[in-house]
Amino acid sequence: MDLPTPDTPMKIGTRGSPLALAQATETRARLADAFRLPSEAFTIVVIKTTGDRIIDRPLKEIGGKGLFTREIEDDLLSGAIDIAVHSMKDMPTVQPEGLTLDTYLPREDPRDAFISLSGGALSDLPEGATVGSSSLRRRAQLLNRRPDLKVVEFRGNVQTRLRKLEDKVADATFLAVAGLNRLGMEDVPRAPVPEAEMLPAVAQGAIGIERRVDDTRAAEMLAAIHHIETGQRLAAERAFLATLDGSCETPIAGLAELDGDRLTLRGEILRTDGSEALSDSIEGPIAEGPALGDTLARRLLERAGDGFFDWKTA
Ligand SMILES: NCc1[nH]cc(CCC(=O)O)c1CC(=O)O
Repeated sequence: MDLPTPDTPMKIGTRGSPLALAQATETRARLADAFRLPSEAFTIVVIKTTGDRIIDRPLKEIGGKGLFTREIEDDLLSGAIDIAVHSMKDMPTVQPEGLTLDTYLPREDPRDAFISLSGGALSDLPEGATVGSSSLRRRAQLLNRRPDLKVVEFRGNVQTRLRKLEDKVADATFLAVAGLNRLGMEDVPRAPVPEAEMLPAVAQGAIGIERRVDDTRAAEMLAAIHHIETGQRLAAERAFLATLDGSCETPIAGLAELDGDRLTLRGEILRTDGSEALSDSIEGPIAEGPALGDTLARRLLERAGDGFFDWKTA
C-alpha cells in the first residue's frame, strides 16, 4: 500500500463548523499516529452543504435526505476527497451506491446536556419557560415530560446557539455533551441529562468515516483506527432506526450498551407534539445487535399503530 505523503496527501472532507473541524482533526491525528505519518500527509478539505447554506429556515421545512451530506458524498464519489468525516447521528442508515460508512472512532459521552445561563437543571426551569431546539426528538421528549414549556426553533452551530441564550432568545437549550467536549468547552455550564430521563439520538457522540467501497488503501488505513465496541453499539442502534424508517423528521431515540458479550438496546419513539412516548428495551448477544435493533423497532411500531409520527403542532 502506498501511504499518503506531504506531496500526495490524503484528502479528508468535512463540513466547516468548529465541531466538524475538530472531528476531522481528530481523525487526521489518529491516522497519522497509526501509520507514523506527519500531519502534512493529510489535508482537510472544507465542503459547504445545503444545510450550511440555508440558515434562516427550520430544518424540517427544507427537508429532504442528506441535507448536510450530499455535497460531501458527491466529492467523495468524484475523487475530490478520499474520506469524509461525519457526526454519525446526522447520517442516514443507507449510503449512496459506491460508498460505505463502516469506520467509527471511540464514542464520546452520548448524553444530552441541558444548558441554561443560570446553570441549573431541567427541573429548575420555571413553569412556562422557553427552550430553544431544532431537534424534533428533544422537542417531543421535552414536551412529553414538561408540557408547560414552550419550545422555539433554534438553529445554528454550538457557538451560535450559546449566543442565542445570551441574547435571551430562550431560557435554556440542549446540546450533545460530546460536542461540547470535542470543542473543549468545559467551561459552559451544563447539566448532563441521565439517559433514563432523555434517551439520546441514535449514534449521538459517535464519529464515522465514509469512503469509496473500492478504495482499498482507504479501507486498510481506516481499519487501523476503527473502534470495535462503538461499531457494535451503532450496528444495533442503526438497525433500530432503519426499521423505524427514521429520518430527521421523526422523534426517535436509541442507545445500546455493552456488558461482556451482551448488548442492551433501549429505544423510544414519540408523537411529534410530545403527547405520547413509547419505550422498550431488548437484550441479547452482541453479535445479534442488528437483529435486536430490528425486533425492538417492530415491537414499538406494533404498539404505535398507523399515523403515530404524523405531524401535529402542539
Ligand atoms: N445535529 C447537529 C449535531 N450533530 C452532532 C452533534 C453533536 C455531537 C455528536 O452527537 O456526536 C450535533 C449538535 C448537538 O446535537 O448538540
